[in-house]
Amino acid sequence: MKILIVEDSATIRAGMINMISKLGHEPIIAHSGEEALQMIGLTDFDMVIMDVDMPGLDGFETTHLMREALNYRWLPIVFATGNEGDEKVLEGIRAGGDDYLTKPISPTLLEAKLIAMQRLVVIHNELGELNEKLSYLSTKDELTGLYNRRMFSQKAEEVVQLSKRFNKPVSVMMMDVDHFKLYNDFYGHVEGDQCLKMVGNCISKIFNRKTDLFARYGGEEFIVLLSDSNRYQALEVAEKLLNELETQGMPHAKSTTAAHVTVSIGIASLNQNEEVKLGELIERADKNLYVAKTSGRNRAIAERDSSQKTILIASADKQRREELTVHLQIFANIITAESLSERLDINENLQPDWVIYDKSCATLTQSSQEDGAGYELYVEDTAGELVESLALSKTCNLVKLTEAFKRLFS
Ligand SMILES: Nc1nc2c(ncn2[C@@H]2O[C@H](COP(=O)(O)OP(=O)(O)OP(=O)(O)O)[C@@H](O)[C@H]2O)c(=O)[nH]1
Repeated sequence: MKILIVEDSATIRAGMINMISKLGHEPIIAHSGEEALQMIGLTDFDMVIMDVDMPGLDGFETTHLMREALNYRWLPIVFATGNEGDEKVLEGIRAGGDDYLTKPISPTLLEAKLIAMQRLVVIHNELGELNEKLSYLSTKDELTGLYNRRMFSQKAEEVVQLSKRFNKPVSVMMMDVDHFKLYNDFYGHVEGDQCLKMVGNCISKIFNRKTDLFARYGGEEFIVLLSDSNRYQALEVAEKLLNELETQGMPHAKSTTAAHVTVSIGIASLNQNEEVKLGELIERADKNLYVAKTSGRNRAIAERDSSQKTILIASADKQRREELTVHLQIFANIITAESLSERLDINENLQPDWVIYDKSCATLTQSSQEDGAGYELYVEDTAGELVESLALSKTCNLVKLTEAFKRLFS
């Protein structure tokens, strides 16, 4: 151990240096309490033997100040006292000392105290390392090495507050691995974990600004907070992540979305001068994640333009959904559903202004027809009232539908 001897008497100092060196330790010298305090942070030592009676700061005052200066770092301080009685010993321990030696110091007793103190130092250091590890583990997700949800929430709250104060935009992204249950079922849980790691790595790679904050939010869900980024900037970087996952090309044989592992992303942005709490922003991002999931997955959806109406297109026919989407997206925000149950689910959660559906997504009470020559489309409003019923030819003459929507929008 490196042992700091704080002692004003040259004779006692010389004796202690001699004894400590013989016991295999390294003595370091301070001639006064003031000098000892100045050495903190500049000179490394593991233990202190402190004289009590010194001119200037005495041993008790020095110990008190030393403990303050060392802050959370603990090291043993042993007083070297004259034979001044038990009261003095108690005063020393109260001042922050751990033990005492009586002058003249016996070499055997000194050796015993050094062994005991060294033992304490070892235990203390081990505890310190364990604490460090624990505090690391309490902030990180073990599997991906990203922050965990708790740490994210703590840090994100600060970022959102700062963004509000400096009137900067900030965006939250919620993302979720597509068809991950199927992935786990097909490849197994261990491979599932590898898949989550890969997604975590892509996130770390793409969101590489110092101010980007990201975490595993739970299960197969990840979250990102982008400082100083509006919905357009967030969408741009989200696209980069989707491309990166495509480049990685981790196979997902059971996905009906793509041949590789994909994610869906929902984005919500705090715009300048907007008074929104982090929790609300996350909720909004989550809603958009739901939209991303229900409108085809492997995509990023930012907050819809609230000045635009929303249309839900429900059909089991992929080509029909796509045709209608292309045709109607100039009028409105588009969401799609592939089945009746999905249609009803979205209806309840997102309440679109209109729902366009065909036979495959009609409720039992509605009669509908579909033959080789064409099909019937129905349009319902938010209240579930049928507002249009259109027979369209199979070759998809959508002019009728466009006209119908022009009427509805006017
Ligand atoms: N391997 C692994 N699987 C996990 C972990 N956490 C959650 N999961 C699994 O992730 C799956 C999530 O499934 P769902 O919520 O049904 O969603 P999904 O299959 O991804 O479907 P969509 O989100 O609709 O595309 C469940 O099967 C969970 O058991 C994990 O740490 N490791």
